[in-house]
Amino acid sequence: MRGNVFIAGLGLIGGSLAKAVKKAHPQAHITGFDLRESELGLAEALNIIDEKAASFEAGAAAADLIMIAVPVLQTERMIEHLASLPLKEGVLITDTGSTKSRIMKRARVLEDRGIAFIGGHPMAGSHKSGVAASKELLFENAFYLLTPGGAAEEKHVAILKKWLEGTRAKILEVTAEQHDEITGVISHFPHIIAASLVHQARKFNRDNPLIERLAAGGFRDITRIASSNPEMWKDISLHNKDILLSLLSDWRDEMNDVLSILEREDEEGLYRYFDDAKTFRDSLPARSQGAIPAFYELYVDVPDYPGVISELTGYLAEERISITNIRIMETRDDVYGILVISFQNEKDRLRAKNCIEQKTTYDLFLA
Ligand SMILES: NC(=O)C1=CN([C@@H]2O[C@H](COP(=O)(O)OP(=O)(O)OC[C@H]3O[C@@H](n4cnc5c(N)ncnc54)[C@H](O)[C@@H]3O)[C@@H](O)[C@H]2O)C=CC1
Ligand SMILES: O=C(O)C(=O)Cc1ccc(O)cc1
Repeated sequence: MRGNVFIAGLGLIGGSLAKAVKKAHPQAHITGFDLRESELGLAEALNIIDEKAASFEAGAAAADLIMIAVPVLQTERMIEHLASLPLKEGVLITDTGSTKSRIMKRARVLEDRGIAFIGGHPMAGSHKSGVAASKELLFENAFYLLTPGGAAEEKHVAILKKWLEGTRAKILEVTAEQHDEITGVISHFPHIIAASLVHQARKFNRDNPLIERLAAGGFRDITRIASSNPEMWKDISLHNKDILLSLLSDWRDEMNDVLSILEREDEEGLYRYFDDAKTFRDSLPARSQGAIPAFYELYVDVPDYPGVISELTGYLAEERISITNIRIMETRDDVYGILVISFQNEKDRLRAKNCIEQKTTYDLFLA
């Protein structure tokens, strides 16, 4: 498609969207704006955008499509501001915020002017932020939820879906309320719990510093999302406050149940608690992208000799397989260690497995 696309907020999500839009629509002209001159300059230097907007107002005025990709409290302010600006006839506005109810309420000021606003949430990302971490295929196979506002007709949704084709995401329409409840349960609440687990470990670590060393493996994995951007999660939590308060209250009841099962040494109850959780978790789709990205990890049982990591990464480099992370599980003190290599997607993980199987005799297993 042709047209002027204006992206306000050139961080991880704005930058990734710019890349995906450009890939599918090379004729589009992408203008960018960010409060931080450093991000804007980097986006231009890396050719992620075609041009820096002279100002937010100028970028908005010339746009056929406006994509807001800033933290959710800022998104509300930006929507208010847009409603007071002269905009092109037929302009389409969308956002990428992780919450939807408050944003859709705020967007009524646009509807009042007959401007089509479609809430959007690409449900993939990372704990990293900033344009340097942006990726063209960040949203590949992820769900991309849309919440069309009152002035958005079917034709507007169809146009937005076309603009978003390069994301290769699975686009679904939901109501803002459905959205906030679902993401509250599977994304926002887990961020609070991950942070609370880390706080607990930190507290105990003061008296028992061995915790820090032993927490390297599984604990680090299940609390990975506690390394997310605190500013962004502060805003998301405030926006989805009601749902989160209700989930916290349910959780408190559930923890009281666990406390009582354990106090009573109720073997049957404890078994059921873990087994029910295992059954539901095992039934979840393993490798489609959810709100919290899956790990595409390969475990390699390697002998502990100098150079073993460069040997393996060398084989992968020869086959041009990119890795996103590499670490040694430090839980074993014997001569063997487990090398954990992470990949961007399942295809790369399987290619790596074949490659290492062909070139070595090391035992491999998938997580
Ligand atoms: N990080 C993630 O994994 C995901 C984030 N989101 C949502 O996408 C939005 C953007 O998040 P990220 O790209 O991760 O954040 P980020 O921190 O990487 O980028 C946000 C950018 O917005 C800029 N900004 C902030 N206020 C601004 C304003 N008033 N005017 C212009 N620029 C402004 C910042 O300077 C920054 O460069 C947020 O609403 C977030 O909830 C949605 C899906 C995933
Ligand atoms: O890996 C992480 O930190 C995530 O949980 C990614 C993420 C962050 C925010 C969203 O609205 C959706 C996905």
